[in-house]
Amino acid sequence: MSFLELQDIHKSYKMNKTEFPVLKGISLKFDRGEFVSILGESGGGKTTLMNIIGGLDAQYEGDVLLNGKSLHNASTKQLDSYRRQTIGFIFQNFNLISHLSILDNVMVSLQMTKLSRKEQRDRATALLDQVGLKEHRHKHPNQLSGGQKQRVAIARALASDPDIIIADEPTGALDSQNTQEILTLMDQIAASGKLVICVTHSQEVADHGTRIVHMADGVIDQDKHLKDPFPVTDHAEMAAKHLGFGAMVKMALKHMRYNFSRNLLIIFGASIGIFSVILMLGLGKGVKGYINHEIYSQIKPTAVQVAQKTSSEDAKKLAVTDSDVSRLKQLKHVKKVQLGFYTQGAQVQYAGTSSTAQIVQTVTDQMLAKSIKKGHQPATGQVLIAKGFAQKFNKKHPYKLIGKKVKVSITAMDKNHLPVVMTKNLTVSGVTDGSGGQLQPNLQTVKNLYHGKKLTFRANFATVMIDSLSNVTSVQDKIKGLKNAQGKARYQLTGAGAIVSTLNTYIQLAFYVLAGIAGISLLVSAIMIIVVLYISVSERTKEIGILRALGVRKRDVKNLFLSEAFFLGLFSSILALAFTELVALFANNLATKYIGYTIVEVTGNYLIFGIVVAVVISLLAALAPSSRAAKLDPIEALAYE
Ligand SMILES: Nc1ncnc2c1ncn2[C@@H]1O[C@H](COP(=O)(O)OP(=O)(O)OP(=O)(O)O)[C@@H](O)[C@H]1O
Repeated sequence: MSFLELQDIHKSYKMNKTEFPVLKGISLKFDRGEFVSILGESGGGKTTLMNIIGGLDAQYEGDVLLNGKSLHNASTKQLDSYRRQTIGFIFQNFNLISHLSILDNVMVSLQMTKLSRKEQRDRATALLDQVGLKEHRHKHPNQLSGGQKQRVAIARALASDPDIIIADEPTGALDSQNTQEILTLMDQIAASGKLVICVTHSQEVADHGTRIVHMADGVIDQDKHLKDPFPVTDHAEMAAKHLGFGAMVKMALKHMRYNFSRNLLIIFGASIGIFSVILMLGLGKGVKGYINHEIYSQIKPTAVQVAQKTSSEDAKKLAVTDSDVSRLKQLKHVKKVQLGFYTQGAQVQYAGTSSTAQIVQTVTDQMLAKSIKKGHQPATGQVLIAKGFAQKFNKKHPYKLIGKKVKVSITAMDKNHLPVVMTKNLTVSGVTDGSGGQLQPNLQTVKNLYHGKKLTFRANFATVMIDSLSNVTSVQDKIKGLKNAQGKARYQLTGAGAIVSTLNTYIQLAFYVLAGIAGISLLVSAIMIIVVLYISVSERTKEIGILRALGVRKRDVKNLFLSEAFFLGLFSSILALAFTELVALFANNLATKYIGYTIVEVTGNYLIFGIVVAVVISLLAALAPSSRAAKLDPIEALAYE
């Protein structure tokens, strides 16, 4: 049984439904130790035959038997492993991978063997030594002469110790001196017991081998044995595997480094999109925090003011009663409920001056101690007065009003809806910043005013104290959710606290919109990555062909591009994070100086979000180009100019 046997191979190319037969029944037998030259006219089908023998082309009729085993029905995967293990290719135009060093070019084949990393390096170095290029191993292909490049290709073809070396015009691009050197090397390969099949136009090359096969018009018209084949010694096959994940990632990184300046620009461009999104989120959080801080520095954040939900002005309908208090008290996380009274327009007279206080509101626990600028909380018969209002009576020294009696008149309605003016002299107990209204008596003082005129006093709001800040929103929601007998909302939230959540929603919304706009630049980044990867696939079509010829699987080619996209995303996000931190530092320094608050709040979550978004977008962008790369036909890719 021959080592390699071709049985009646037919192959046609279809062009516009017309078939062009190229191989018209080729039957040949080859053995190891042979150095076979295939001669024939140009366009006679030699390369076509080599592609079939090399497992690059599976579209033919007839069969190829390796050690008696048919290749014809082999799957793509089996053909990949056949090329990896059994075939070594040497091409006329060398087909080295330009962004890899000489050593790494040889290593690509070795990375698909089960040798350890050190054994791979040692073998690659030894092979480069064998072809006389050990000293040049760290150079890139474009730093070598043609002859040197072909010697690298020979070292690479030998790397995985394949049994068959297919050389397609290996000396076609070389001068006579280099041709001689390459022929000597190929002689040595055949002498080591391998089968060397060499397509050539040169009689000089053909005469060098052990056998000449001549093709004409798609058939073999001459098969001449010049010498005996070299003796074959059995050797253990080098165990093969597919390209490891680590090796592929390294290859991706090497390519990125080779095109450093271009990749740096892409990374920079993509990082701007990610940076804007993270910054907008951080700014949103910061501004929200700042506004809340400002509001809550005026009022207690855990206190919520509740009033009846009605548009009526009728004191009866507005009344908040003991039953409301007990209803509110029953809610979880409510610590205390305090009744309060609020009215507009009280007349205040002092030392011959009269002025109207717009807002009169009883003091509650919601009031912050710091709101009282001078003086103390009002006891019954006393009142707190806002500084601005106090200035109406004593412009220069508003605090001098403390301890003085002011005449306060509040108008209420009696049973018949007729106005009744209630007047009382109240002692000013202190001066406030005005956050709770112009005039603030305690509840009992107001009750006494009503009782003095035999009117019924009705509280018109309640202050609900909540146990902790984290429960405020849920309690607010529960209060808003309480229904009356008609199934309508019973209460509404009033006071500054009520607008906080609405305000927060608006701020949040505004920054989501801004982050959305920033997202558009992220989209532009993604499109840029898609374009770059498409260009990269086109640029590297030949490299893909080379990798596939070396036995790299489709999946690995796809992963190679995906890895590059992953790194583009990762590096972009890292750069974006650095930008964000820098801008945040700068903005916060300024903000702290002017408003005493850090305005950009970039949390760890936003940073993680930035990285994840960048990587996911890059990977999504890479899906189509990398699939295109994986689907490329290896023969077409190799022929790509
Ligand atoms: N993909 C293809 N589609 C259509 N025709 C093709 C294709 N590849 C090769 N051919 C044709 O098949 C014939 C054989 O081509 P092949 O490259 O095998 O010849 P060759 O003997 O290697 O030629 P040369 O010595 O010039 O390299 C040619 O006529 C070529 O035009």
